[in-house]
Amino acid sequence: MKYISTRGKAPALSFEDAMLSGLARDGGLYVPEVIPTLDHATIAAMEGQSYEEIAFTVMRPFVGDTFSDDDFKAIIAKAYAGFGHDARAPLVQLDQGHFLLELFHGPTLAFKDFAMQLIGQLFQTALSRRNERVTIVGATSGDTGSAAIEAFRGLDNVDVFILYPHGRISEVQRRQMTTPTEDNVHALAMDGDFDACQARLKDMFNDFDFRDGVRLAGVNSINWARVLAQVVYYFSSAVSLGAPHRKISFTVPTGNFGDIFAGYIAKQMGLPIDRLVVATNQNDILDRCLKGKGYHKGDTVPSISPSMDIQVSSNFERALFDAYDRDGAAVAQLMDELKAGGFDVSQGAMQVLQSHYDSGRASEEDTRATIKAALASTGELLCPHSAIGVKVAEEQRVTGTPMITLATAHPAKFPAAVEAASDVHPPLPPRMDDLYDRSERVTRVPDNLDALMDHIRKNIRS
Ligand SMILES: Cc1ncc(COP(=O)(O)O)c(C=O)c1O
Ligand SMILES: N[C@@H](CCOP(=O)(O)O)C(=O)O
Repeated sequence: MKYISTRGKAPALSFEDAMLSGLARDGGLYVPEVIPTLDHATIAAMEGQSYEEIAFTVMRPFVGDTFSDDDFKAIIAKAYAGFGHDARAPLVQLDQGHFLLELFHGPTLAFKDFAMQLIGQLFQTALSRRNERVTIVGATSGDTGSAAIEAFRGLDNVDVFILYPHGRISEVQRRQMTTPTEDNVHALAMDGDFDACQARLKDMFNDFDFRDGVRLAGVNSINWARVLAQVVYYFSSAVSLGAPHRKISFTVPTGNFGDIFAGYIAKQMGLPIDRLVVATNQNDILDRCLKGKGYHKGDTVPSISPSMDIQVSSNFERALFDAYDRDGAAVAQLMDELKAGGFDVSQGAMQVLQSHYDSGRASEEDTRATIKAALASTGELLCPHSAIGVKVAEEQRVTGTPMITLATAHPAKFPAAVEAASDVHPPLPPRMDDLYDRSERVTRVPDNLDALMDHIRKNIRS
């Protein structure tokens, strides 16, 4: 299995090299050269299997000979052992035909743990046998950063620096990143929004002196392994509702487009997905684009679903690559136009995108109303991101096809917003009881590439 860049100019890499490289050297994102498929019988056989067994079947074809079967099984087992639910990703029925996929039972209470816990294990195995070390730099709107710090804290051969937008994440998210005491993890509060953090991260990858000097690696969904791990729960949830013998639809609260793109990969692999619905908050660039209005940036307006306050949606590049018939030069041109404000999607590419993705948006008021209504009608307390998914799913579902909405975070990560909408204070799990008592360690940094690279160079352990 080889991985190629969405911009067509970087060398093709193995799974392990693509995983450890992060961004391709032409600025693109790695994708598999060919998407492997699973036949009907293989998918049907997943019924009744554990999450770990399904994970092995789904991910194995992408990994090639990087890990032996036994090693890969052991890595998967370790990755999910610390989850707080035996099913790992349980399904809860909201009403007839509408289900919630709870993806928040991992150590940091968001769906990011599914991939990050696995990547932590994959990195450790690969780095120790290569006898190498890396510097991970990540950009976060709150959840990727906490999941990455949790997965990599205390490791000898990894230093981690996480850029988050100062003042634009929830207090629980911030404390999850600023309270770990291990000296290999660093929370950096940057002036600006998430898009600025992600842009500086990509600038670092494109500065080859810095990149090679610190041996830069990435764990955002830039990294193909992140997307891959998220494909698994589309299979596990769909099979438990009758796939592959019937079609299932999914609605996905969307920001950086990694999670919904994982659903698209599941569909390409042979999972009978009817509709993949993108749900955005008021920062609705993806909804506008999928409705044919072009991809044009505006100001990012802070919302009660801060993890989705994103306008430059990194993985949309992967979707465009397929929509433009894998023409790397065309994608590179669009990404250049995006730097100057935006681009229009050609008619042919738009038809391809619309054949795979539907979309909708939720305002702040919609989000609050959905949190309140879902609690009253189902007893389920939703985080604001999940509420956006539920609201859009309700609008888009079709009788006869089950709809699964991804619940991407635990309500306790956003207690102020959830309490304001529902009058219920969502408690943190007991293991996090002392989160507000721990002391914080954070460095305020400017939105300045040289200053950031300087800070990272000075704080790497030798
Ligand atoms: C809680 C939560 N929901 C939804 C999203 C959107 O996911 P994606 O960026 O993969 O589209 C994010 C962050 O990305 C998130 O942290
Ligand atoms: N919402 C994310 C944004 C980064 O997304 P990623 O999937 O590319 O890591 C976050 O919580 O940081």
